[in-house]
Amino acid sequence: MELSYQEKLTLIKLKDLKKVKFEDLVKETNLDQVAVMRAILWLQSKGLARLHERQKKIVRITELGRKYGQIGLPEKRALKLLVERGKITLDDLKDVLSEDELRPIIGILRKEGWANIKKEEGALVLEATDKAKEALSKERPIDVVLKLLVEKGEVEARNIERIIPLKDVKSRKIGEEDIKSEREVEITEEGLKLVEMGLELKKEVSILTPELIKSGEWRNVEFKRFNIQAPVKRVYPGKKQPYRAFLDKIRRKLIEMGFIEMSAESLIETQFWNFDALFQPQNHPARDWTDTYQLKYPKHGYLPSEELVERVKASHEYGWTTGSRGWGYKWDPRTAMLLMPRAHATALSARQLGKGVQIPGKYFAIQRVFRPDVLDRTHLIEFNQVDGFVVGEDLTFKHLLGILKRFAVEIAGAKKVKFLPDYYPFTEPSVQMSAYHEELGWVEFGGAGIFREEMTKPLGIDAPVIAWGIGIDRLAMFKLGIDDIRYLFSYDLKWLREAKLVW
Ligand SMILES: N[C@@H](Cc1ccccc1)C(=O)O
Repeated sequence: MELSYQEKLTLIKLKDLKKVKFEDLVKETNLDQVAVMRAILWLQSKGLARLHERQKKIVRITELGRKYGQIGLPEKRALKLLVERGKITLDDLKDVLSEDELRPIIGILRKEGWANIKKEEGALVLEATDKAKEALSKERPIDVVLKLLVEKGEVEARNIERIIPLKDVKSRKIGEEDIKSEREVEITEEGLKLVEMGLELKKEVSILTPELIKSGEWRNVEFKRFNIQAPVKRVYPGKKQPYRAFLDKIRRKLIEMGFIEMSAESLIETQFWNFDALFQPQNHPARDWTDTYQLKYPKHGYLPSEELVERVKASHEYGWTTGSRGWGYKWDPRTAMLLMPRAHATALSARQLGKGVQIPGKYFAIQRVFRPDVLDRTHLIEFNQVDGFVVGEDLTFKHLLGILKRFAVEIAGAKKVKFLPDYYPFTEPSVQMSAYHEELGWVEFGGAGIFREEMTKPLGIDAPVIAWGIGIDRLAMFKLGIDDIRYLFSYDLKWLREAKLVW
């Protein structure tokens, strides 16, 4: 059994003392109270010692008791004067008694049989009896108790009651009652055995110093074990904002998976890249699948190369060479030039496709996007999307579902994922993903699909492109274990300090 230095010392002392008051044990060990108590509790939990706690009634001397200890009880003082003079008046007693003490004195003296009380010329006169003379050298029970209290300060009530009833002590106001707990420590059989087998009491050290090494003293000491489970003060070192850390880790994970990051220079986008390049018709209800903000100033931005714009226009108006009939309306470049805060990160995928991509290739972007909405615990008006696409000759819809599921489970830690058919103007087929959150139930966290040819072909891509856009904030909720999306941007220091660092 492993025992600390303190425990060993306490146990060794207990072996001789067997059963001892806690205070005495403290004295014996020469350790401080707290250390001894801790050692006893440990020894007790190991079955080596027992701690008994007993409540006992005590009587403690009062101020008045101490005073009487010095000058004597009032009746004793009166007695002395009475015996000295043989006969006294009540007035004479004023020399030795206070006002308060004077009042009950006649009753007491009479009760004790120390004085005969007479009336002489209209005044009360006290005459000493024979008993009074003897009483001077005798101790009454109350005198014994007073002496005991003076001597000890506090006496167990039991011991007083053997001499006089407690109520007498209280009515004379020389002592007051109190409850005190007494602790006794006892060694157990097992404890005894252990000590008898021999305990090596080595000095215990918690730090190995150069001195210990040089002197060789380290050989004679015992190294205190660290209790790594002991509660300690929490420290909050500086660290990344939890949500930032989460996003950074996603970026890293995607890069590790071989994705190439698409970066954006600005949060502002032309409608061309946000909508037109994605085959979303102008002035068509399809544009409303998401509400968007508009820039007041500047209102317009630039379009890409004329050639590309021409192809997009043709795709919208009649389907260009894709075999589609297009939307059948007149496409307006001025509308496409309107500026807006980017409404989805898919705009970056369109830009990337327009710039050219490796085939096969995998791309992603983590992008802040903006959409008017009513703020609540699952909706923000600006949020982050992780968009991406994979381009390759033989990609199918199944590949897409596989990738998405992996994202939801691995990146977000969602336990269950569900896919539902959906509609996006730029994908066919389209799918919507939901993941299960303990508190929120099913939470929709993104859309995906295969980009339509009417979109990819004008951008110069012939191979199939599977694409997705994930509302990463909602996934962060899963990971960070929060049920209100607004907390991602909270200033709540407690949360910032204690949020788990996820991965
Ligand atoms: N951009 C869509 C998601 C999406 C991306 C790519 C393909 C299909 C859907 C959105 O914001 O919800």
